[in-house]
Amino acid sequence: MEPLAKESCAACRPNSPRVTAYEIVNLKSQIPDWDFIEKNGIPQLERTYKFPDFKSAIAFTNSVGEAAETEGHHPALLTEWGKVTVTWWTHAISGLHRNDFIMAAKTDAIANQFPT
Ligand SMILES: C[C@H](O)[C@H](O)[C@H]1CNC2=NC(N)=NC(=O)C2=N1
Repeated sequence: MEPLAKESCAACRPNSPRVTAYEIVNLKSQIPDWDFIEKNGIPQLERTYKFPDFKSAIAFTNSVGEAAETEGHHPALLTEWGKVTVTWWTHAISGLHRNDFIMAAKTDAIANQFPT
């Protein structure tokens, strides 16, 4: 199967499917370092990446932003000195879509290009 990070996001509409519990088991195995969280009743994927300084943290943030613009799917990003917290969910369905797992995998691939 094609790795998640190489997939592209599908256009998302309010009737787009949420991932099923069955799909989540397989998808999660490809993004083992992400946490499932819930904010305001909305399930989300979240991971905090560590960096040696602010400069690399903001550069990583901008790279994730560029990937988001390319795919038309956008994260919440919190940039701090030495760390960036990335949160993915699908606004259109107030939940998790396959797109969120694709973007989490892409975010991991971007992080691999930065010093830790
Ligand atoms: C019209 C536009 O593509 C939509 O509003 C997109 C933009 N980026 C998005 N990003 C995320 N994370 N969820 C969405 O539902 C979403 N919708």
